[in-house]
Amino acid sequence: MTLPIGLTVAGTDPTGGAGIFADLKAMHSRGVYGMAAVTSLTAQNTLGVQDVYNVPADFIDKELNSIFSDEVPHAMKTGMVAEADMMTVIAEYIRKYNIPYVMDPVMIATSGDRLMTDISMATLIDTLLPLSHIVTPNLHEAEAIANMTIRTEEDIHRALKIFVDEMGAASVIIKGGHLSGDATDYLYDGKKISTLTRARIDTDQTHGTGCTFSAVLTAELAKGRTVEEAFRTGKAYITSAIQNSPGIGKGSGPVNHFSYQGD
Ligand SMILES: Nc1ncnc2c1ncn2[C@@H]1O[C@H](COP(=O)(O)OP(=O)(O)O)[C@@H](O)[C@H]1O
Ligand SMILES: Cc1ncc(COP(=O)(O)OP(=O)(O)O)c(N)n1
Repeated sequence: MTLPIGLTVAGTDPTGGAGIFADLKAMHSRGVYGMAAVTSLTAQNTLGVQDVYNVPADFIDKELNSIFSDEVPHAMKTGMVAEADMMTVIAEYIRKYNIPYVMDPVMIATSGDRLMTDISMATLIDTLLPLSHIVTPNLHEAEAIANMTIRTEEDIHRALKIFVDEMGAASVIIKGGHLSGDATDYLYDGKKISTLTRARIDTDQTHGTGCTFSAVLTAELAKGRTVEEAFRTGKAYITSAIQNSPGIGKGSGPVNHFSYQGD
């Protein structure tokens, strides 16, 4: 039996709500075999990030070499990549193996804690972003990367075009979790803008939503689905996952990675 394989290159969250453990659960529940290379160990929980220990870039190189020299995954994603030299290493593998790549430009956790240094953002824009099949910024990340304030729908459209037409991503999804009103996500693939809207769920149980969403996109690309198909599945999955959050921890708890039952 052949299983599609998805790889996540990201940080850990020991409570399992965000980062690679969330990614692996999401891939597993979409019927995809998950592999993981760790970029950073964090000490965090639903209340915040208590500490971070970055894996040296040359060790990340060894992790990726172990994976790719043995079995090439069908798609991959990156999450927390805190330092510029890590990005340079990861970019080499994406270029060499040319598999579909989803970049979740993780900068700040919901708790407000920084997960990337300021200096790394320029490298992210120069190295990883132009290689991405889909880049998935939330509103704050879109503002930081596109270097603009986003207040209106017109601003969102302008930011979408900066990501693809100016920075070179193949497509971008600006996530609307931090918008006011409905949770609308915007996809631009260089040709057209399409949106998916769900009513906002009134909850603080949204820890790891971005990680989980981008892991589902990666899983769908690993199966050979199109970007539009992956977007539809990702949106349906994350909406169900938030709606059915298990209420774990004392703070912003994780979503339910096993509630979505769609195809
Ligand atoms: N309260 C909510 N109700 C419905 N959907 C939400 C809610 N919060 C986030 N989402 C959805 O979850 C996904 C992740 O978005 P977002 O929270 O913006 O990302 P991040 O976790 O990176 O900040 C998006 O599809 C977004 O629309
Ligand atoms: C190790 C690690 N990676 C990423 C995040 C941020 O998670 P994300 O899904 O972007 O969203 P929130 O947790 O901010 O909703 C993290 N906390 N830890």
